[in-house]
Amino acid sequence: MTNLPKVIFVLGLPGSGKGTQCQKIVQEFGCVHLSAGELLRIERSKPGSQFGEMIEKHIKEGTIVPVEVTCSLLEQSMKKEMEADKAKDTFLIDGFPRNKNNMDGWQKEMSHKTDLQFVLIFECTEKECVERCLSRGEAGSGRTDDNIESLQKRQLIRTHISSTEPIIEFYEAKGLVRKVNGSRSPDEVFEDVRKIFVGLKKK
Ligand SMILES: Nc1ncnc2c1ncn2[C@@H]1O[C@H](COP(=O)(O)OP(=O)(O)O)[C@@H](O)[C@H]1O
Ligand SMILES: O=c1ccn([C@@H]2O[C@H](COP(=O)(O)OP(=O)(O)O)[C@@H](O)[C@H]2O)c(=O)[nH]1
Ligand SMILES: [Mg+2]
Repeated sequence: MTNLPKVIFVLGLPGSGKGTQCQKIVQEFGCVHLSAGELLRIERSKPGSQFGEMIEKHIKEGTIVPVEVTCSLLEQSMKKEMEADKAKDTFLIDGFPRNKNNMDGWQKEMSHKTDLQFVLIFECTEKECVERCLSRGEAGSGRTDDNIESLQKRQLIRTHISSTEPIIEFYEAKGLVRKVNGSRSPDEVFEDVRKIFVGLKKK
């Protein structure tokens, strides 16, 4: 059972810096970055995808795609990476699980096939996150949800907190939650992230 793929969940509000920090982790620690949102955006844009329209609706509204779709995209991606290179056995799963349906689906389908290391959470104020997402849109992200209308829906902080709360509680009880203050410069945030990952590698 020691050869199961290792998984780290990376969570935080949209704009809290998950993608930015994951890139830095990849550079320094060689993990594989899998953004659930990015996998959904790719699936949505595949010609003939039976899920394309459904995914786009959820992304625009800031609601959450049913777990079966997201989980299978994550599983396929992990398989593909490991088939190509066996050494690629540590995955940063960015932006998932986002609600209880996601977590329950993962527990049922994937928890026994993977080895969860910890859950990394970026804490950042709602105001700063909204500003960052708007700048991301202005800088040409091309995302259909980096605008104020979608952000207002996505950012409903109470919704986000209430949907991620059970997840954080569940993993906190297992001692797996690692929180980092994301309201600083990317390099300052990464200094704290690095300490957490160095610990992981020493295990
Ligand atoms: N620590 C930071 N300080 C300022 N801007 C940041 C920081 N981290 C990320 N950003 C910028 O904010 C936007 C959102 O970051 P991103 O990594 O995409 O967040 P997430 O994946 O959590 O939505 C991007 O345009 C990114 O360049
Ligand atoms: O597990 C997931 C991850 C993302 N999404 C959808 O994809 C959007 C964008 O997610 P992403 O993680 O890319 O956003 P970010 O937090 O990086 O801004 C979300 O608002 C959801 O609609 C989803 O349904 N399930
Ligand atoms: Mg992201």
